[in-house]
Amino acid sequence: MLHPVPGSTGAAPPLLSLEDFTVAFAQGAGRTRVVHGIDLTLQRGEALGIVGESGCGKSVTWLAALRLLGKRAVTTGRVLLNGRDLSGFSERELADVRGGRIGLIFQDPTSCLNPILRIGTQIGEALRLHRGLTGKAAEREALRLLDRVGIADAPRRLRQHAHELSGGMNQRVMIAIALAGEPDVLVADEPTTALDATIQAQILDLIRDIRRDTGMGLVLISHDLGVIADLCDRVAVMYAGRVVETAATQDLLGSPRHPYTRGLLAALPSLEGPRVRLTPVGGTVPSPDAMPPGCAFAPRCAYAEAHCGNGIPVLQPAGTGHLSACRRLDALMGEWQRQAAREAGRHDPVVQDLDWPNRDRQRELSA
Ligand SMILES: Nc1ncnc2c1ncn2[C@@H]1O[C@H](COP(=O)(O)OP(=O)(O)OP(=O)(O)O)[C@@H](O)[C@H]1O
Repeated sequence: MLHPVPGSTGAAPPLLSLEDFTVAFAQGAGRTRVVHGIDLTLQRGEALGIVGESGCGKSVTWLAALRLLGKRAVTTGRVLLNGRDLSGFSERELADVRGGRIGLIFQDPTSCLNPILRIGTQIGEALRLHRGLTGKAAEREALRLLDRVGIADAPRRLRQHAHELSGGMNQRVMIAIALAGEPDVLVADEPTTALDATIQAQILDLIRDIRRDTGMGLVLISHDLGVIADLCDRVAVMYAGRVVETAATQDLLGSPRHPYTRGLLAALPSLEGPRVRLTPVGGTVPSPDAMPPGCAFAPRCAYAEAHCGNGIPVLQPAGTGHLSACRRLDALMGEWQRQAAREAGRHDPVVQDLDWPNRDRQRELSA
């Protein structure tokens, strides 16, 4: 089922969209479905965050959409690039999409780079494939790209191999390779998870700067809502192979409408925004071959009721451009609004207008 896309103008087709997209893996004589009919849209220049715990299907969705998982992964539904269905693309056209129109970076840059080829050769190969550059022109562009991603002493680095560079530098090289094709969108799958905290921040800043300079779109896959909050315009929360909530980032952070999202938020101690009382999520994501009936999150959900086990909840409107797949959405929205109002009551405007000593006294009295 398709839903209105927040922010869509309805004019040009979205840059990238997945429609009723499913992924299953061959297992013995049968198949196990791990992604269940999701709809996602990326507008040109937009940054979309995909968040969820490990095993929710974030990576498989995008790898399968770009046909990078081989024949074991069986997909249904449609993947559209600028309105064109990728299923009609030849292998050659697909190779141009991957690394050309769509740049890709992954969690572990060192294992993504070829250990026996020099960095320069690998960037050069991307420049040749996607922009037809060779010789001196390719070398000049490779130097420019290394400089753009913040690698000093670029001429020396071009001659080195991945094992001679740090993890952070290798991720910068991966970004340079991804940029070599001048992509319309960068798909970044946990790009900072394998890096230590300072380097993580530098890589995220780099991605932000490049987007600002190029207008490139971004699909950022992460289990860390903090990382997503920092970089993305819109967020899709995935749980057990489904999108369970999607909204503009500020809206999602300020008014999460799905218990799972509220649990993810509760794991973020330092997020600024309206204070909502949140319950962190205990337990783990169910295995795709042992899904509970009904809402897959119900066994972990503090708000679940018996009827949550009947039928899979579908995404439904939960505010402007905001969708949530929770069977108790209406009741919980009411409950959370009352809770927010109680919280806000502690900041009653009348009380706020009083001078400080009196305001504190008022709070004591109303507590
Ligand atoms: N090659 C494969 N064969 C069979 N099942 C797979 C394969 N790759 C992934 N899966 C299963 O698909 C589900 C979704 O995995 P996926 O890697 O997309 O999760 P994720 O949300 O990206 O988590 P992570 O961040 O840990 O990668 C998981 O249950 C996983 O075990």
